[in-house]
Amino acid sequence: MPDTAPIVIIGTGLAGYTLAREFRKLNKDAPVLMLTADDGHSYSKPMLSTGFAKAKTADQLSMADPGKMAEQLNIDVRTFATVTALDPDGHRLFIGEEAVAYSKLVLAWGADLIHLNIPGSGAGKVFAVNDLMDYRRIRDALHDKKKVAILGAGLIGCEFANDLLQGGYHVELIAPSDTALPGMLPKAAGDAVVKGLQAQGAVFHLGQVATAVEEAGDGVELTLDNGVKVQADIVLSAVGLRPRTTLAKHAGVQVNRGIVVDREMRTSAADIYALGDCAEVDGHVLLYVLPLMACAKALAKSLAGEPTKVSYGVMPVVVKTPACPVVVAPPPVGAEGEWRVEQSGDCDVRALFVNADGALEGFALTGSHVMEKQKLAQQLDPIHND
Ligand SMILES: Cc1cc2nc3c(=O)[nH]c(=O)nc-3n(C[C@H](O)[C@H](O)[C@H](O)COP(=O)(O)OP(=O)(O)OC[C@H]3O[C@@H](n4cnc5c(N)ncnc54)[C@H](O)[C@@H]3O)c2cc1C
Repeated sequence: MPDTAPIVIIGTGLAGYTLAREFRKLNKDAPVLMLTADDGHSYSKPMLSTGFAKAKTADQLSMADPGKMAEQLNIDVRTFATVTALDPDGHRLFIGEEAVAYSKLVLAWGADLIHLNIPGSGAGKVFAVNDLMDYRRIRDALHDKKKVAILGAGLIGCEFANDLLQGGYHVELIAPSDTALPGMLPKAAGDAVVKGLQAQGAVFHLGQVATAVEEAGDGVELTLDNGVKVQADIVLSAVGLRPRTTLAKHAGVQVNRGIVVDREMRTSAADIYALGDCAEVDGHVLLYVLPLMACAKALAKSLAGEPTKVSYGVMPVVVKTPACPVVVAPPPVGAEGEWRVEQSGDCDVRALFVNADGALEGFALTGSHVMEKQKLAQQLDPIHND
C-alpha cells in the first residue's frame, strides 16, 4: 500500500457523507476519496417518501451535487464508479479492471432492494425507490398518471401510500400480511394504519400476493392469488431491503445478516470498516438514520486517531404516515413479554411491550398517542449502557 493512499469511503448516502463531514471536523486534510455507483448527489433519503405530497422533483430534493460536496469537505468524489471487488490483503479495491489503493476502507454501500420477479409482460412498469435516481425515474413514469399499485405494506409501502394519496394518486396496496407494518407493530396498531390510509382512499388487498403482472393499455394489470385483477399505471415494489454483503463475503470479510462489525465499526479484515444499511453493528441491523449518525460520529473519531465505540441509545422510529401517525420502539430481538394494547377509536392505539417483571421493553403508538413518545422512551433502557 503506498503511504499516500487515501481513506476510501464506498457510498455517498447518508452514512458515507455524514462520516466524511464528521471526519473533516476532526482532521482537515488527510486525503479522502469517496466512490459511488450513483450520481453522488447529497440528499436525505427519508424525504423520498414525502416528495409527492410536497410536489418535489428529484432536483429539488438534492441538497448538493458531488462537486459541491467535494469542495465543501475537501475530498475527492468519483461518481458512477461501481466497486466490483475488494482485496483486503493488498489494501486495494477494484472498479472493474482498475485497482484503487486505500489506507483505510469504509463500506457505506447501503442495502439492496428485494425484487419479487413476478412473471408477465408488465415487468418494465414495476418500480422501486431506494435512492434519488430511482425517485427521479418513478416521478417521470407517473407524469400525467393517476394510479399506483404498491406491493408491500411495510414502512416504505405505507409511507409511499400516504405520500401518493396526498399527491392526488389512487393507491391500492397488495401484501401477504393480514395488516400494515407486520413484524414492526402489534396487529391493533397495524390495523389503525390500515384504517387511516383507507380513510384517505387507499384500497388494501391483504393476505394476497401478485402472481402475474401484464401490460394492459398504457398501464399494467396485476393478478392476485385470489383471482382479483388490479389495474394501475405503474407498480411500486416495496417489499424490503437487505444489507449489501456480497462483495464483502467474496473478499473473505465476515458477514451475517449484514457486514459484521464491532462497536468501533471494524470488520473482520484489517483497516476495513462498515456502517449504515450494510452493517450489522454489534449484532444489530438497523436500517435507519439515527443509528448510522451515531456510527458516523464514533467512526470519524476512530479514523482521526481516537478509537471510539458507538453507543446506541433509545431510538424510536417515526413512520411518516400522517393519515395515522406512528412511533415505534420495537422490543429487543428475542425479548420475552407481551403486548398490552389499549385502543380508543379507529386510529389511536397505545401498545406497550412489557416483560414478566412488568418492565417496559418497547412500545408502539398510533394516532394521538404518538405524543407520549418522549415520556415512554425515557422508561426504556438504551441498547448500549456504557
Ligand atoms: C423511502 C425511504 C424512506 C425512509 N425513511 C426513513 C425515516 O423516516 N427515518 C429513518 O430513520 N430512516 C428512513 N429510511 C432509511 C434510511 O433512509 C436509510 O437507513 C439510510 O438512508 C441508509 O443510508 P446509507 O448511506 O447506509 O445507504 P444508501 O443511502 O443506500 O447509500 C449507499 C451508497 O453506496 C453506493 N454503492 C452501493 N454499492 C456500491 C458499489 N458496489 N460501488 C460503489 N458504490 C456503491 C450507492 O450508490 C450509494 O451512494 C428510509 C428509507 C427509504 C428507502
